[in-house]
Amino acid sequence: MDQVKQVHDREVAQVRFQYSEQVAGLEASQAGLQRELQGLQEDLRLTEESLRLQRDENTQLKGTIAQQSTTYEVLEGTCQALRRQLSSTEDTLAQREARIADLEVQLAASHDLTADLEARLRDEETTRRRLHNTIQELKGNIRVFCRVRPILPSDGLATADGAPASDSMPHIRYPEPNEIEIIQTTESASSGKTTAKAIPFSFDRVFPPRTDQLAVFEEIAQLVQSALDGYPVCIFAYGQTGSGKTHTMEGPDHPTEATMGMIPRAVRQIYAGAEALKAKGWVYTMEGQFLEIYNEAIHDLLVESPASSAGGNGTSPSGGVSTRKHEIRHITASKTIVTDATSVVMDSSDQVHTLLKRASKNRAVAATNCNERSSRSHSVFTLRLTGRNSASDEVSEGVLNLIDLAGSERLSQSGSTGDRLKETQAINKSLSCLGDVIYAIANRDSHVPYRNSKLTYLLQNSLGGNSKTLMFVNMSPLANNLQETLCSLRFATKVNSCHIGTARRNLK
Ligand SMILES: Nc1ncnc2c1ncn2[C@@H]1O[C@H](COP(=O)(O)OP(=O)(O)OP(=O)(O)O)[C@@H](O)[C@H]1O
Repeated sequence: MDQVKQVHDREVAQVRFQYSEQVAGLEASQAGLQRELQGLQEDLRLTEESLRLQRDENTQLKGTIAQQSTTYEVLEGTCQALRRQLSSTEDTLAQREARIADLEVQLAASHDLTADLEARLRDEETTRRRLHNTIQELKGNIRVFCRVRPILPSDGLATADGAPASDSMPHIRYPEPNEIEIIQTTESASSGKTTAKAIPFSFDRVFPPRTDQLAVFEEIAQLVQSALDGYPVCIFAYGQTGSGKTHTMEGPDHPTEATMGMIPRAVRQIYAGAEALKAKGWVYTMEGQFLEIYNEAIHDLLVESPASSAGGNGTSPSGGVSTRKHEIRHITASKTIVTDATSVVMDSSDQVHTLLKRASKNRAVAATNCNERSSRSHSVFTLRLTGRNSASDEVSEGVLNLIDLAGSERLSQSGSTGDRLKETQAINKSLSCLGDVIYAIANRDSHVPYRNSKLTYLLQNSLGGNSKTLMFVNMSPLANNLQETLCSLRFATKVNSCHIGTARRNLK
């Protein structure tokens, strides 16, 4: 029995052992399964996370797609509008091309018309120049204008209450715009009675005092035009010291628009004229020169620094004016040069003021060495005008000389001695030479004494058959200048009676 029990115990123990082994196996397998489950759960979580991200991305992509579809629709709309616009632009372009073709035809016709009009304009300019010249010739190639200066405060003729003296002087009358009468009173030695005699003079124009610079210039503007048209022109101012020659030619020291003289006005008109002629194919170059003739020697008034050029063999006590020796050379029948003289190419009309200032500065320096230099020398402002017309191949060479002559006082009246006597003799000689040259030209003498004075020799090509000449006889209104005034008026009358031949235009 015990044996059976032992057998059973052994069997139970064996079953127990087997059972515990099975349990251990099962527990190990359960732990394995547990780990596998955890791994699977982690995979599941990761997969779910990835799925969520994919869903988000999907949602975003759907949004982007929706947005892009909207953009696409907008762009499609724009594109359609642009296509319509393109098509309409193409229509417009086609219309414009047709219009351009039409305009090109019209332009070609206009070119022909313009060329035709330009040719007519050139012909008309030639005709205008010819007619202008005919008018000038009818007026006479030598003209004389008489200008009476107003009474100045410095004349000391103010009335008792201090008011300026009236310009109407009893010994001067102006019966007509071209006449002037000087009333000369003489006292009979026997009876003591005074008799008044009117001495009449007539000129091309008489300008009473207070005639302004513009009114005077208007009378000479046509001659200035002639210089632009290719003629040599000389405008002189003749008269005794203080009669208004420099005022007429240059104007006062500080000129205004109203008071500037003939030189700046002439230059301004020439610039305006040259500008207008551009439309007719003319292109002008202008060169200015300003010389002084003092005691029969030529001085350059435009020299930059007189001191630096004073190396020449000086011929006069010229102070600030260059002492270089200048010679006159006639290169052709229409061209005269003065050796070593400053020539300024003038490219603006304002430049003339600088030139006049430079000249007056040079003269002023000289005047400290030689009293009243400007009264005792001739100044010659020369403007050479060269015009070229490329369309018609014409070249025109005009010269405008504006000459402020030395004071014309007579030797007997001036009471000069020494250097002053020498100056007065030189002035008288050159002024009478000027008269002689004008008479000889008028008389058609075979010999014209140009060489007798530096002034006439310098102006040889600008005086004579080929030229136009105007003389201002400037006079003082004062009674105590009466004798000088009569002399000036008589000289001017002789000049006025001259008829200089037909002007020939310098055209190449
Ligand atoms: N028409 C005028 N209107 C106003 N002032 C004038 C006129 N003419 C001359 N004068 C004045 O008279 C004075 C003398 O004139 P100006 O110097 O021009 O004489 P001039 O004949 O050139 O003398 P000179 O021979 O000494 O050079 C100057 O003060 C000038 O301003």
